[in-house]
Amino acid sequence: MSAPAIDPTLAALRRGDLAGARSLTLRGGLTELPAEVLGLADTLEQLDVTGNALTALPADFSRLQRLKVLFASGNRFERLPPVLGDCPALSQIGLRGCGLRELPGEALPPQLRWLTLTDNALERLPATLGERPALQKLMLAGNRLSALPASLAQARSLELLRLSANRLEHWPGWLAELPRLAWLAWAGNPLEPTDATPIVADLPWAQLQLGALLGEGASGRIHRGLWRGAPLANGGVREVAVKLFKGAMTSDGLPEREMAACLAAGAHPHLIAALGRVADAPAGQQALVMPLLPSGWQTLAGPPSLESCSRDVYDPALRLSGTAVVRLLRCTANAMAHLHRRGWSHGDLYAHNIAWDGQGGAAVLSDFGAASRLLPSSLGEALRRIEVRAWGLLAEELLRRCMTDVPALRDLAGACTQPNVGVRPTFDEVVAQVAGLAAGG
Ligand SMILES: Nc1ncnc2c1ncn2[C@@H]1O[C@H](COP(=O)(O)OP(=O)(O)OP(=O)(O)O)[C@@H](O)[C@H]1O
Repeated sequence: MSAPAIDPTLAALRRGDLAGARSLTLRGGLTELPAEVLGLADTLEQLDVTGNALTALPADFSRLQRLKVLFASGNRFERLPPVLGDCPALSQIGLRGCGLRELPGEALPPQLRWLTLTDNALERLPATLGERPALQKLMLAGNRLSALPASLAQARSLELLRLSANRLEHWPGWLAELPRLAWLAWAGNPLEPTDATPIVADLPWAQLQLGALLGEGASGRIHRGLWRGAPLANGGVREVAVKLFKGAMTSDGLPEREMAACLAAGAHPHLIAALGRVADAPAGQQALVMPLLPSGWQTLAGPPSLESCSRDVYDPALRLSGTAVVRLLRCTANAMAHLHRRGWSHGDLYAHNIAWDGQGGAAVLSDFGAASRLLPSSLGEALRRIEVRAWGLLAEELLRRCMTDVPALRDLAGACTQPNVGVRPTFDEVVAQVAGLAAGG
């Protein structure tokens, strides 16, 4: 029997070859963090120990004074190691799927900006979470939370919050007062209304001919396909995209909630929602048939990076005409107004979820992974306006890349992003204003 292979990075670390390293990735089923990691204290900024078998971190871990980013998903921590709170530069922590049951208040570092604790077993959060002024992105889907600490009302920098698949029964009123919140997901909690009815039909797998893989995201694989039996198509045959769901929880929430939103969204020229659900896909997979994007279309931007945190990353060379910017924003505002009218939030209105023609500004919005059912109450109105801020931020981003100034659009973006949630316009009002702009050229 051969001895288990030693991770070559670990071997190099032990030999002292990695002195001066700013970034370190260790794999290989580690049950303890090797002491040599702390020997990199003068330089180490990013540590990735994802997929090991760690249960704790050394008591002197905070010697890593320069550490900014810790990725430790897929380990076996039952509690977030308190020593993390003593790391002065640590701003990003990712511990998905670790079986975490406890989040001690002192474990949260002072510079905390991005915290991912998706798919753990947390029942409560500490009050200190609201005492981290830089907190911008908080991913808590797939835990057992039945309440949020009131101190989160102080999270003035918080822009993105994922709460899907928890046990929340009541909305904290302050959520509607967070001045910067723009991306919120809450599907799969008892507080979410569940009266959504699918408005598209089931179709048999036999009507589909699966083609090449078009792409893959966290929640599924997308194939090109031919749908024989499609209504209103030439001879009943239509080129489509077929999404085969993986079935696992994503950082946005549960795949069944994504499917429910896709099925209930309804047809709209600027949305990639479901045309039908496949009732009998092989191996019990869940599958949806969606409109196929025209060839040559591309996403408007890439997803956020470690540095940009909650903001998309654009191609630095991107330049847009005023007409294209107005059209892009008109398409997305129309798609959002439609979704809100149907009682859904999107939760992830980002340029990286918008596909466009690359020139004229024709665009469609996709990805229902963070969609949630809206409430028919005054809080529901506030939830709608939270999402209006995401559109306002998108407008600002596009205007920064626009070759001409569009002052009316700049004013509208300002109204959509103002800190007072209650006085932001609704999407119906945004649509009316952007329609006027388009008409005026
Ligand atoms: N309707 C479609 N028509 C053509 N290609 C598509 C379609 N939908 C998705 N794709 C392709 O598949 C890729 C993955 O799509 P998907 O929406 O699952 O992923 P994502 O948005 O990258 O991921 P995530 O689900 O992690 O947010 C896209 O980048 C695109 O290339």
